[in-house]
Formats: sequence, structure tokens, C-alpha cells
Amino acid sequence: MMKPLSAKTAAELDASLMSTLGYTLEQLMELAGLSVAQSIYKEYNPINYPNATIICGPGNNGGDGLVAARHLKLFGYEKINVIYPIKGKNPFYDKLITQLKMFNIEVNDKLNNEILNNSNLIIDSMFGFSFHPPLRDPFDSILSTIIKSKNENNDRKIIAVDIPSGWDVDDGPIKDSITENYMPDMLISLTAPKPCSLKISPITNHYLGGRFISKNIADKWGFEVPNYKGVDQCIKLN
Ligand SMILES: NC(=O)C1=CN([C@@H]2O[C@H](COP(=O)(O)OP(=O)(O)OC[C@H]3O[C@@H](n4cnc5c(N)ncnc54)[C@H](O)[C@@H]3O)[C@@H](O)[C@H]2O)[C@H](O)CC1
Ligand SMILES: [K+]
Repeated sequence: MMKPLSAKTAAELDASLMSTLGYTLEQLMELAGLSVAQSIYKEYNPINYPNATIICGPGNNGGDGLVAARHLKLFGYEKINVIYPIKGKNPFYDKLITQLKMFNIEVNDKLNNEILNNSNLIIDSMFGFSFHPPLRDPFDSILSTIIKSKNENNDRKIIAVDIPSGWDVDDGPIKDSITENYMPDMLISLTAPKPCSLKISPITNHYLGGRFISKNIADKWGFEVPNYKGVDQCIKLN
């Protein structure tokens, strides 16, 4: 089991990556989003799971989803829908949306039932390590809709990017809230698993992506870099 990275340390490491370690946000997001798409491809291939809907939040977790949407289309998924209810402030996200238009990927602000019913995969890219409960409108009702659709059709797979949205990053599901009923089929942790990943079900497929940190820097921050194979941007942890 890999040592988890707390919400506080993950945010500090993120800041360090973009200052002393010389990365730009755009580079990190491209690699994170690519690793998300690659993990999904390995677990749920486009022949059996051709249609995917990606729900993107207003921050960088949402940005990872916007990047992943483009790569999934390039990897051969038939229909990709992006639901982007609240636009983030960073102008870079607008460029990611422009790129999606080149691939005829629809971007809507509301999740409608027709889109949902046609989706084999639902990708939760709403919130990541900066999230503080509770989940608010419209994301709480979106999460309820997703959970309901999963209960109606268990073949539909739910994939969470970095954390299951609405969970406390360090503690997991919130008591007496909709998040208590939320368990994704797959979790893709980025850089290192967050403490809440210890609360996922043993049957949840757990991947790690975000291959951009050297072993010596990981040592310094107290976590591990796994032995990624060859050109892989992700590795399955269970
Ligand atoms: N180092 C890495 O591994 C990288 C990971 N990336 C991804 O970035 C997210 C973290 O992104 P960030 O922009 O910091 O925040 P979030 O996306 O988690 O949240 C967005 C935004 O929402 C605010 N917020 C917090 N709580 C709430 C709430 N209850 N309701 C509404 N809004 C809320 C919060 O303050 C944020 O501003 C990480 O998980 C990865 O997915 C990067 O792509 C690259 C490097
Ligand atoms: K998420």
C-alpha cells in the first residue's frame, strides 16, 4: 500500500512543482489528464464502453477532466460529452474548451438524462485536493443523479479523478450526506493517493497517474513513486 499524501501536503507540493521545480500548470495538467485517459482506456476499453460523460468542476481537477476528454476521443471513444456547470476563472480552461471543439466534443452546463442514459462511463472530475465539504449546488444534485443512474444500471461505470468528489480529502465520505452513498468503480489518484483513498471499496479499481516527479523529490516529501512501466503514464495499484 502506498503512503498517502494529505490535502495540506498535496497543495504544498503542487505549489512547489510550479515554483522551485520549474513546471507550469499547463504541463502538469496535460500529463495528469493524459494519465487519467490512459488509466480509463486500460480498465474500460472503447469497444465495450464507447460513450463517456465527464463532469468538470471549476478548478484544476476540472481542468484534468477537460484534458482527459480530448485524449479519450483521440484514443477512439465514440461519444464524449463534457458537463461544465461553472466555468473556472483561469483563461487556460477556455483554450482547453476550444481544443475540444476541434474534436466535436459537446460541452454543456447541465447534465440531462438523455446524455446520462447513453453513457457507459461517467467521469467525476468535479473536485480534487482543494475541496472542503459540504458539496454545494449544482454539484450535490449532479452527484445524486449520478448515484441514481448507477443504481439503475450497474454496468455504467463511475470513475473518480484524484478523489471521489464530495468526500473529505483526508477523512472520506461525510456522515449523513449524499457522499455516504457514493463509491466509484474506479479511482485515479494523481501524484500519490490521498488519505480518503483508504476508504474506497476493495473492488474499486485503483490507479495512480501524474508521472512527473523524481524519486528523490518524492523521498523528500515522504511519499513513493511507483515503478511505472516503459511509456505508461499510469499504474494499477490493486
Ligand atoms: N500535483 C498534482 O498532482 C496536480 C494535480 N492537479 C489537479 O488539481 C487538483 C486540485 O486543484 P485545485 O484547483 O487546487 O482545486 P479543486 O479542483 O479541488 O477545487 C476547485 C475549487 O473549488 C473550491 N472549493 C473547495 N471546496 C468547495 C465547495 N465545497 N464548494 C465549491 N467550491 C469549493 C476550491 O477552493 C478550489 O478553488 C488535484 O486534485 C488534481 O486533480 C493539477 O491538474 C496538476 C498538478
Ligand atoms: K474528483
